[in-house]
Amino acid sequence: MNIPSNTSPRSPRPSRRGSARVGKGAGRAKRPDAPVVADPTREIAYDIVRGVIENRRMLETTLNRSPDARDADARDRAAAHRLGAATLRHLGTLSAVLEPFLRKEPPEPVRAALLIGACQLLFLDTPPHAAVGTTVNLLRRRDLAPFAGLANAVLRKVAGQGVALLEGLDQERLDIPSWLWSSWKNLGPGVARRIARGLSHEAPLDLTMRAGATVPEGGIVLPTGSVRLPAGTRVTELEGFPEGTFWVQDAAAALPARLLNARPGEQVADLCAAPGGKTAQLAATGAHVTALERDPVRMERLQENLTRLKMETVRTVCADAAAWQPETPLDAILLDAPCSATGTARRHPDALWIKRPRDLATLTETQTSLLAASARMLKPGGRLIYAVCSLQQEEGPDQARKIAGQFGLKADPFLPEELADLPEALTAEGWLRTHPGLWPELGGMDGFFAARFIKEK
Ligand SMILES: C[S@@+](CC[C@H](N)C(=O)[O-])C[C@H]1O[C@@H](n2cnc3c(N)ncnc32)[C@H](O)[C@@H]1O
Repeated sequence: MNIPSNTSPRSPRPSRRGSARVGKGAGRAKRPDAPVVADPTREIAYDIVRGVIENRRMLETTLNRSPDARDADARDRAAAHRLGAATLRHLGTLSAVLEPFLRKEPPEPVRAALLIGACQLLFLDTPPHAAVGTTVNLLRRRDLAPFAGLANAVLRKVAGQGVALLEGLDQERLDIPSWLWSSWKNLGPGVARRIARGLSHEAPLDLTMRAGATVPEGGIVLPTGSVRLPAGTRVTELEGFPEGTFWVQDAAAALPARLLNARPGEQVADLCAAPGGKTAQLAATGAHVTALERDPVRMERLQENLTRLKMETVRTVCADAAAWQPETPLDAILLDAPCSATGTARRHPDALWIKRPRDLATLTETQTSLLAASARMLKPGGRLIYAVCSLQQEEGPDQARKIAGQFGLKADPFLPEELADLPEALTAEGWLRTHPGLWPELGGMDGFFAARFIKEK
C-alpha cells in the first residue's frame, strides 16, 4: 500500500486549532511555537476511523461529507481511504497489539489515532519516524496534546518490536466481530474462517465488459466472465473507461442480474438500482429497463454511469420502490434490496463494525415489504430475482423460505447449468450463495445471496 511516508509536501495547511508545540521525537518543528502542519491523508483517515468506531458512520459518508475530505485532492483522498480501510480491516488485531502497552484504556479519539499509527507500522510500509511523528502531530492538532507523550511511547514500542507482535495472534478471528463470526457458522464448517481470510486483504478491481470489448492491459478473465485487475488499479485511467466499454462490478455482484435471464423487448425493472452495475447488465440484454432509486444523490451517480455507458434508453425513476407501480405489469424484476452489506466487507471493512444484530430486524422488514411490492408489479408468469450483498442467514435463506408461497410467488430454483462456471455457489435449495472465501487463489469475491421466484398464474 502506498501511504505517504511523511507529511505531505503538496498540501500543507496550518493547524485549524491554533499553533501547538511539537514534542521530542515528533514532527521535526523548527521553532517551538511553529504551527503543526496538517497531513491531509492522516487527518481524513482519522476522521474515517473515528466516524466508524464512535458514531457507526460509514467510511464513504465521512469521505463525502467532511470538509477536509472534500477539499483534499484525489490522491490524498485515495490514500486516506486506503489507510482508514486498512485500519478497519485489521481493527481487532491492532487493538490486541496495543492492549499490553496501555495501562488503562485511553479515550476513544486517542485510541483511534493509536490504531492508525500502529496500522502504518505493522501493515503498511510506513517508516517508523513518519508513523510515530504524524500520530503525535495529529493528537496535538486535535487538542489532545496531553496524550502526545503516550502515543509517542506506545508507538515507539510497537515500532521496536514490529511484526513480531503479530506472532501467535489469531488475526482472522480477531478482525471479525464475535456476533458475525458466530452467525457465519451457519454457512458450513470452516466457512467463517475462510471468509475472514478472504476479508484480510484488499479486494481486486473487477469489471463487467460490454460484449466484444477489449480486456484492459493487465486484466485476467475470470471463470464467470468478469475481468479482474489488481487492487488499487485506478479505473478512470484504464483504456476504454471514457468510451464506456466496461463498468465496475464485483464478479459475484454480476451473477444475480445474469440469473434473471432478461430478454430483448421485455419490460424489466431494477428496483434498487444505484450505482447501476446491475441496471447496465439488464440494459445490455436489449430489455426495456426502468431503474428505480430512492436516493436523489445516488440517482445522479446512476445517471452519470448510464451516460458514460451510452445507455440513456434506460428509464430512470427517483422513487420509493415500495410505493411505485408500473403502468403495465412487468415481465421481470431485479430486487437488489438494501441489507447489512456484510458481504461487501472486503471493499467496505467498515460494514463489519457499523451493523449490530438488532439492525437485522429493520432490514428484513424492509426487504419483505419490497418483496411484496415487487410481486404486485409482476405479470402472471413474471420472474423476480431477490438479491442481497449480505452473508446473514436472516436476509438470505430465511427470507427466501418465508417468501416462497407468499404474495403469489413460487420458488424457481437455479439450475446447475446456470451456474456451471461457479458450481460451488449453488445451494441445495437452488439459491445462489457466494462469500469472500470462494476463489481464494484468484483473489476471492463478495458475498451475495440470490433466489428466483415466479409470479403464479
Ligand atoms: C444494494 S444497493 C443497490 C446496488 C445496485 N443494484 C447495483 O448493482 O449497482 C441498494 C440501493 O437501493 C436504494 N434503495 C433502498 N431502499 C429503496 C427503496 N425503497 N426504493 C428504491 N431504492 C431504494 C439505496 O439507496 C441503494 O442505492
